[in-house]
Amino acid sequence: MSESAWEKLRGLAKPSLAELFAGDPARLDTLATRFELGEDEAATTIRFDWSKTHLDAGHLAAFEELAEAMDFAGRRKALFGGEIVNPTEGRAAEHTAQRGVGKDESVALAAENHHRMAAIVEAIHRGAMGEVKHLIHIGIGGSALGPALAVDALARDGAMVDVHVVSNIDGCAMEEAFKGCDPATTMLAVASKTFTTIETMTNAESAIEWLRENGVEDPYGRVVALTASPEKAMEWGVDETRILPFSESVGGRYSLWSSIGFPVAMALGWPDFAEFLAGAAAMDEHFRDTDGSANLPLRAAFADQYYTRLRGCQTRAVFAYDERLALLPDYLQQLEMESNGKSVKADGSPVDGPTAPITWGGVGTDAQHAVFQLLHQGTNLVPVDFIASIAPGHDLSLDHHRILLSNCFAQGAALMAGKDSEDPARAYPGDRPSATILLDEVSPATFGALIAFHEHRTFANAVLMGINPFDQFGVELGKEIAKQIEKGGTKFDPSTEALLELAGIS
Ligand SMILES: O=P(O)(O)OC[C@H]1O[C@H](O)[C@H](O)[C@@H](O)[C@@H]1O
Repeated sequence: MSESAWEKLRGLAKPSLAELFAGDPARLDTLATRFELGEDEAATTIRFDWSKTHLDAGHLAAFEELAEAMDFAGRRKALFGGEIVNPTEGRAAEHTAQRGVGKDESVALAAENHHRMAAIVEAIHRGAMGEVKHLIHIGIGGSALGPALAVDALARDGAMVDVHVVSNIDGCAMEEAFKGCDPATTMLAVASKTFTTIETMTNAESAIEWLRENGVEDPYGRVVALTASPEKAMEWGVDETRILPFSESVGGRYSLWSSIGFPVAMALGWPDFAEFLAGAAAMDEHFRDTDGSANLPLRAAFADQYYTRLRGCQTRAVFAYDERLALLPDYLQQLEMESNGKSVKADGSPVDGPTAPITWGGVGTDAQHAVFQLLHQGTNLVPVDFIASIAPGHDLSLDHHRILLSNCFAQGAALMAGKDSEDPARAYPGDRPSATILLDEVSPATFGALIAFHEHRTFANAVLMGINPFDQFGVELGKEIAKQIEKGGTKFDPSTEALLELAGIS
């Protein structure tokens, strides 16, 4: 049945963006939607403008058929119902329950964990662990990218503690954090869902050592553990009272909402963290309750599928025209590529076409002066997302923000319009797609909704392709081989052997 929807999709005409706008005066109304965070007139909004993509009424209808053929409504119900949606690991994926939307028992458990987390955050703010000026958050992958992004996005001004996120096993990363912290007023957050990840545990040991060497008598007493494996954190030496657990059914790259968000709550204070959760919950409800292409994450997934499967695009780019969201492309890389970079469907059979494109991007306007040449004139068609905020994040002259936003909107217009020239080197083909997400402001609530939008977009893409977005076995083999190298005694290929010898490891 999905094959016939794809056949229909492949058979549809592909008008240019200019033709699409000329042929449909209501295009903007259909494809640029105001998402409201709250009920009243003054509610904060996010505009999701997908009008500069090649979606038209025919494609939307055919993609809706595909969604039906792939049982999108059933898969979505299973997600929110806390059913097993990750069959290879036999798990549910209950990140939405962290925001209060999901199966009753899971929502209640998440609320209980949050209650405890809030109490601990507030107690530390009040001095329960002595003076805390610095927080070194140690984690990697899903236990680091979200906290780093959220702290950078929301806590640039007036952070209640100075947060350093350290992920890399390269000691240079940890040393950099030590340089910025006074050991006497530093606490550690060790963040690991499994509490076994080699990078995190090695970094945590080094941080404990650093505290000890610098006169902190009980360094383990300066640690808060954020984990779904509390018994492992206890074995490692963290007192039960300072372990903030979360449920096994929250995936690593979906865990920012759980206790993994501890440094965000420490930097912002609990009320703002609660707003962040509420913003995400508003997007959850929209995603859960809206049918068809009015559903914003689903609509975005339709466009994603259009470009990957019907136009052969191998990458998609995200440019944040906001310095505060500079880490968003890194975060989305894990979310999208670790979730949907698969070659088999949920039932183990081979996929029917390309899966996740490579997500890449950067920050505007910097990227304009570095990589936009390829977007405008290169041979790759790259769908682009622009993300910006109407309110600036600084107190400098408004010229800065006017120029920033003018550039952002100019790039979308230029990609679409193109420009003729007698000189081929100076011609722009145009008809290049982009979507624009325009926030009223970067606030905890809009930021929460923005991240939840991307989580659901990723899920919707997975459903349309029939794959399981919640496992990540592809990261295991390299880890296993690294362990074998550490252990010694295994013979590898000649190239690897030579590298090991040169580095003095074998
Ligand atoms: O939180 P942890 O258990 O330490 O895992 C950290 C990360 O490592 C793994 O390799 C996975 O690929 C990631 O999805 C995960 O977020």
